Amino acid sequence: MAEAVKVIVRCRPLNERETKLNCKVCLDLVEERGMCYIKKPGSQDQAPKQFTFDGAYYTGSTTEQIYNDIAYPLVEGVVEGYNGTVFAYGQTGCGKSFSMQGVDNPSTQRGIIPRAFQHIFESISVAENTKYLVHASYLEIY
Ligand SMILES: Nc1ncnc2c1ncn2[C@@H]1O[C@H](COP(=O)(O)OP(=O)(O)OP(=O)(O)O)[C@@H](O)[C@H]1O
Repeated sequence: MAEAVKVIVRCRPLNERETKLNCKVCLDLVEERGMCYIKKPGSQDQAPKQFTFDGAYYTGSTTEQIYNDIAYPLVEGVVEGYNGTVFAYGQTGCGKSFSMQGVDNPSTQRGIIPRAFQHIFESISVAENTKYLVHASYLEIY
């Protein structure tokens, strides 16, 4: 049986400010194994700290990919009457809004929220003999 809770990590590219400051990426991901390694910049002798997740998405990943892997099966369950939650957690500027609300262009980076809405309403539009009630609320915790 699939796990009830899945935790994935997404790494965003360095932004303009970080690039100008000559910041270095201190993270390595092995996407196919959900592994994440954090290395201390400049330290050769210290082994990187290692973490394992249900999914690991590096800087080139798209929200489309993440939606299909993680959110799609969850929303399918919701349409069948199960509860589901997608929760974005991380420090300021790490990419929560980018993943959840997303951007229209490129369309591969459209967010999880608009994708879920489209998915739900498309499923409802083709469902037969079932009446759905959709209730929406929005909460951002600071
Ligand atoms: N995967 C990504 N690829 C490209 N740009 C990204 C990615 N993730 C985030 N960014 C960019 O990084 C910046 C910060 O991202 P975002 O606003 O989503 O962070 P946040 O976690 O929601 O921050 P806050 O908690 O302060 O609201 C934005 O300019 C966003 O476009």
